[in-house]
Amino acid sequence: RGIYRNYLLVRPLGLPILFAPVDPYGTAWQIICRTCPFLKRFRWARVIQETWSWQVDDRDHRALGESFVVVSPVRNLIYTSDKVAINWVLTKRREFFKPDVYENLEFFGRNVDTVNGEDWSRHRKLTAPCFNERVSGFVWDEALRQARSMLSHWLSQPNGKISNMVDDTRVIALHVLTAAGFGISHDFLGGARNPAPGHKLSHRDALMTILDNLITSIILSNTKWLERYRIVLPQRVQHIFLALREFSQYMDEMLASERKILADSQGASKPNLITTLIRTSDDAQTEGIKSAVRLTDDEIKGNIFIFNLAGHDTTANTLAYAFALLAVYPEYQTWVAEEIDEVLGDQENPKYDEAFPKLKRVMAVMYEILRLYGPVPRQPRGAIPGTLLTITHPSPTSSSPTTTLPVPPHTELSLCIHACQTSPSNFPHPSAWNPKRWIAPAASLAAETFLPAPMAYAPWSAGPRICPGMKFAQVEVAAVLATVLRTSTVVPAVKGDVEVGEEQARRMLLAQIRDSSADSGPTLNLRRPEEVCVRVLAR
Ligand code: HEM
Repeated sequence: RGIYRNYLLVRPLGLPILFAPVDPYGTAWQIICRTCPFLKRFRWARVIQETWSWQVDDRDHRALGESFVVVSPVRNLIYTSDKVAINWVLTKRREFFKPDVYENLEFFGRNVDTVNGEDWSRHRKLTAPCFNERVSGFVWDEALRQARSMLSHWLSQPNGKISNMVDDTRVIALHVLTAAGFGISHDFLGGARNPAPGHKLSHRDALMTILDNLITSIILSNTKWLERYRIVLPQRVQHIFLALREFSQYMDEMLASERKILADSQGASKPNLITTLIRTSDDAQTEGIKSAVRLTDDEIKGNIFIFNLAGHDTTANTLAYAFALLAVYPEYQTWVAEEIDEVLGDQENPKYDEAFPKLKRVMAVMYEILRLYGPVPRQPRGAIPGTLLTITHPSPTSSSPTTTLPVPPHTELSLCIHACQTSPSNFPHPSAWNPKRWIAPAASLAAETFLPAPMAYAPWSAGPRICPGMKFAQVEVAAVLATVLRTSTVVPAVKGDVEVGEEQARRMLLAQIRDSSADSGPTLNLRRPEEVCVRVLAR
């Protein structure tokens, strides 16, 4: 369209403007930013690049304003870290919708994360029962079981040194998802790591290959014809094609097996995400309800995949950050262990409804991780041209602290959740990792209260499209942390045979945590997970 014509569209908004010579969502920029790291010095480049903007917290917003516009040759983007604007947008799902870029996640079928309008209402309604309290109970039990096995495996390591901690948290997240979500229970040390009969790859390897190569997987799933020439393709590409095929086959098998169990037990089987999806959809079909209120098999597969995608790395990374950060900050580890001792005592198998609500300090650890290391630092949104957007911006003609602007054509939004969560106007001493900020102290541990999350806190998003897996993830993280910290402590360590002093190990671990990246997939990750090392000691 041209940068000047785009500029004319947003000039009347009166917001600060930055010019970017490239489309922030274009392939060219994705290549340029990876090959030219020096561009980070330029504000326009920092603002449009996910990892660079995460690294500077809200500093560019402090310099330019909470809301500003980036004008590029292809589109305009309003970047906002303003809590009023973010909440305004997230509560209006029809006017501010998920942009086309989400369609890339439809390679196994349309799903609740990617669709808009009436389609979204249908998907959300039919997937909502997958996240009820019964499922939370299964999540808790399975997470305890997995965490106990992981811990005994950790404690059996020479010197308690865990050099594949991130891998292990990914296994836990996958096993909890397959058990509570899909009714398939695995042992921590085997299970989804081994290929099932008739498969070349294990469920875990197929999923990990797709998640670790998400962008290539998206490209390949749009160019399936290429697979016919796989003999001449590079090994890596062949492997990704194999993973896509294998994962699809795993989902077909899960569907077939759940349908059989449902038929044999006449609907009396243990509910899980898949049975719930099948049951609600098949019930609607047998009752002759038109397709508008049920999901097709492709849509069921699309949703199963999105649960894997949205529910796996998010939770696994939160657990990995938790162990690493608690090792770096032993004072908070002692603080949280005090609560675990009081709530769990010597119970190895505490009950979900008795223990989970009392683990307030554990929840504070999780909330504070997601404030600084939330997996989704920014959320993109499209807007119907002319839609009104309310932002905190004093208008020259009124005394109100907010102003309402019509969104111009060819203009999208980027909701800068991380910048909002690291702004000193929303959180005192925002760059300090301090879980205590979430707890109101009291005379006794039991009387402590968890402070309500302020409007500026939205790691699970907000409004009607808030993450449906929020409770699922909270329950899982609480069960795993409580199990490990009840009997053990986690301290910083260095990979291999190298031994360094405690302070140096701590500094190195903190540097690895800070070296996080949002470039390779949809979520913020530790950039070098293989380097992250902790020691687990029985206490
Ligand atoms: C720490 C854990 C998690 C975090 C921080 C998180 C965060 C988020 C965020 C920010 C969104 C909104 C994305 C957007 O609109 O662009 C989202 C959506 C979603 N999440 Fe999560 N998530 C977590 C765990 C889970 C789990 C465990 C599941 C499922 C098992 C899950 C399933 C979903 C789904 C299906 C959506 C799309 C909802 C819709 O658009 O209506 N998430 N999540």
